[in-house]
This record gives sequence, C-alpha cells and structure tokens, in this order.
Amino acid sequence: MYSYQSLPPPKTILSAAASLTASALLFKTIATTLLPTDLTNYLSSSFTTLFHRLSAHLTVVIPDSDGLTPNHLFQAANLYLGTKLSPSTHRIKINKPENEHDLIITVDRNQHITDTFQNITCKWVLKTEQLEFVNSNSNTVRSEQKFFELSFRNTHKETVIKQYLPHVLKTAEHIKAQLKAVKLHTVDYSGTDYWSSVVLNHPATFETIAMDNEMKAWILEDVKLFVKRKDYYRRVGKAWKRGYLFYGPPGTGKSSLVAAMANYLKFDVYDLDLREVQCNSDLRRLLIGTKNRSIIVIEDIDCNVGVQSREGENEGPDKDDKITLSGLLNFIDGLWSSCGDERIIVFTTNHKERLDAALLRPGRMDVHVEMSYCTYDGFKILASTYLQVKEDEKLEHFQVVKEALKKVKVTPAEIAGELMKGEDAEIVLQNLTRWLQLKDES
Ligand SMILES: Nc1ncnc2c1ncn2[C@@H]1O[C@H](COP(=O)(O)OP(=O)(O)OP(=O)(O)O)[C@@H](O)[C@H]1O
Repeated sequence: MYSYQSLPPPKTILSAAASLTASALLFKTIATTLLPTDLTNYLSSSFTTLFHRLSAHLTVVIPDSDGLTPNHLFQAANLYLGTKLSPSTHRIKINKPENEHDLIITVDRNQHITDTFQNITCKWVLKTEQLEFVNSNSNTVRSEQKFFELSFRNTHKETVIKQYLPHVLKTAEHIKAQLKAVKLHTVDYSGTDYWSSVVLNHPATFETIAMDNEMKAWILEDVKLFVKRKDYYRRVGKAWKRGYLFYGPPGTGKSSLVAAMANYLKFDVYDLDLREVQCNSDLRRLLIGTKNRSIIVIEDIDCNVGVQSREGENEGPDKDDKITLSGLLNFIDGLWSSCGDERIIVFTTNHKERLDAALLRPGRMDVHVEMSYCTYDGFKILASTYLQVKEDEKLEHFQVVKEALKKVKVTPAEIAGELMKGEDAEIVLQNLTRWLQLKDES
C-alpha cells in the first residue's frame, strides 16, 4: 500500500490516468474498427453474462410492447410506480385523459424508484432505447422502445416473479379503477347504430339512496361479494354475472340505484332501450359489444312489447326479424351469457305483474328488489342529503312526517322535489308537512 508520503506527485497521477483512458479508448476504437460486428456483440454479451454471473443481483427487463401488442405488465408498473415516488424523484409525468376525472402520475425516464416488498428491495428504472428498422418501402424508420429495469437480489427471484409482480398488476388494476370515470353508453340510433358514450355524472351513491336501510345494506353486501367471487364462479362453472330486477312505481329510485351501484363499483353503464332494437341478432351484436365490469340496464322491461311474453313468438314468417323474450333469455342464461366477465344485468319495471313468468323464475334474475314509496328511513336520508338536517335537530317536524308517511303514499322523487323548494330547513319542513297533510285529506 502507498503511504501518503510515498504517493507519486499529482501531476504524475493525472498523466497516468490520462494515458490509461486514452489506451482504453484506443482499444475500443481498434476493437470496433477491426473486429467484425458479430464478434464485438458476442464479446459484449459474454462480458454482460459474466458480469451478471458474478453479480448477486438479477435484472428483469419489462419492455412496453412485444412489437405488436402492448405489454400489460409495463403499463401496470408505470401506474404502480407513480404511487411510489420519493423526495429523491426529480422528474415525473402527468397526464389527464379527456374522459377521466383525475390526473395520472407516472415516473419519467432514468428516474430510480426503490420499492420494498416483504423486506425485498426492488429497484426500478425506466429507460428508453432507439430502434431502427427498415419498413416495406425500404425506408429506415426510427422508433423508441421504453422498458423498465427491475433489479433485486438473485435469491428473491421466486418471490419477485410469483408474488411481487402479481402484486404490481393487482395494485395497478385498483389504481386504474379509482382513476376511471364511470361512463354511460347508449346506442346512437341516428348514426352508427352502435354504442356511444359520455361520462356518467349521476351523483347517486348508496348513502344518498332513500330506501329501507336493511335492504340497502343487503344490496351493497351482495355487489361486494359478487365482484370478489371470480374464482367461485369459475369453480362452480357459472358465468360471472348477476341479474337484478328493480321494480316499483315511477320515482322510487330504480335508476338512481343503478347509478349508485355503477359509482360504487366504477362499472360503466350500458343503457339499452329494447324498443329501438330491431331483432335478436341486433340484440346479440349490442350485448357482445359491451365491456367487462359493466352494468347492462334494460329499463321498463314491461314496455318492451316483444319481450313481455313468449306466447306466439315462434309464429309467423318474420319470427327471426324481431326481438323476442327467448332471445333475451338466451343472452341472460344461454351460451351468450358466458361472453364476458363481471357483468351485472339490471331490468327495471313499474309493473312486475306484467312480466312473463319465464323472466321471474327463480335463478333467472338473481335478486328482486322492491323500490317502494317513501318510508320514514328514506325520508331521514333525503332530509340529510337535501337539507343537511338530522332527526334530533327538527324532531317535531320529523315526527309529523313520520306519522304522515304511514298514511300517504308518496315517492322519494316527490319528497325530494318538495325538499328542493328552499334553503331554510325550517320553512321547507313546515311546507312539506302541510303538503303531506293536503295529500292525506285528498
Ligand atoms: N330512493 C330514492 N333515493 C334518493 N333519491 C330518489 C329516490 N327515488 C327518486 N329519487 C329522486 O328522484 C329522481 C327520479 O328518480 P329515479 O329516476 O331514480 O326513479 P325511477 O324509479 O327510476 O323512476 P322511473 O320508473 O320513472 O324510471 C332521482 O333523480 C332522485 O333525485
């Protein structure tokens, strides 16, 4: 070892370093100039392999695509790492897709992100590489390939591949669902005869729906269980779908409940008006065009003449040119029902008694929900939503409303209409009790 005194003078060290660098550069130039490209590549890859054998770390490369199709894992990592930024991250990217609510944050290239999973340190970096290829017109085309490098200790290979990467995928799905704006799809009958979509801005939530508290809690648990049961449906050999029939008078919240479910699950809604659908094959085309994780709603099913009853549907020369109840049931229950996953189908009707028994048979629509006239429980929810008052704050008025609702049949929509007439809770409640009294007397 050199002692401080025995070190050569700095000038000598600098000149030695300069000559070493020059030699290395010279060697590289000679190698690139004199050796064939294949041999240079072989030497380079052998050095890389040797380096990795000696290194205790493994690096996994995750490219953005395989050349043709996007790499789902790359996209998931991109979203996932956006939630793992640290104070040492200096550059991020922010994106706001037109149809989404929130900003999407991702890391920029060459930013190093460290994540810990089961005490394993996982180091990520996003890199880019310029690719050159000759296209069919013999032009040289340049493109950029992005890829993540994920490094960790070689001994954790099993855990990283079997547990950490699935964890990244799952978390990214969750982030995507949070970011996603729920969309409402309707058929554009004046144009393409196909689905067109807008963002569903319906504010209904399970908190704002006025209905029997127990029933509401039960429905919420039911949808929660449904989305968790992918493996269950596979195991029992059933398509992963659930059918709900919401019935009750107009203005009792059937559509609002659909919106509340969609907002809760972040599922898109496909609103299908069967009166506009010409025949069974059109129905199939539209239903197949719906995406997974969606709610297909067929409102006022009793008003859709063709599907009210199966009587006579096989008669006449034009039986294939119309929409029939059998066609619809075939989609709900038959082979078509297994096209797609995580589907909820909701039928709504104001007249359950008019529906064909085939539609009501046990097992067909899994859950029947009666949406009834406003109950006292429902009123308390509406008062809290519209006036922000609770029972104990206006006990006297609440007691009058409670007694009135036992005698008068009014819908939540009617009560909501009365509650919207002013801002002063005292005056609004006085007017509401008077209005209920008049209804009772009439
Ligand atoms: N149960 C409810 N809870 C909260 N708000 C409700 C409820 N029912 C009705 N409303 C209010 O009334 C409006 C109309 O209700 P909605 O369209 O959901 O009723 P519907 O039962 O689907 O009616 P229709 O049978 O005519 O389609 C809603 O936008 C909402 O403001």
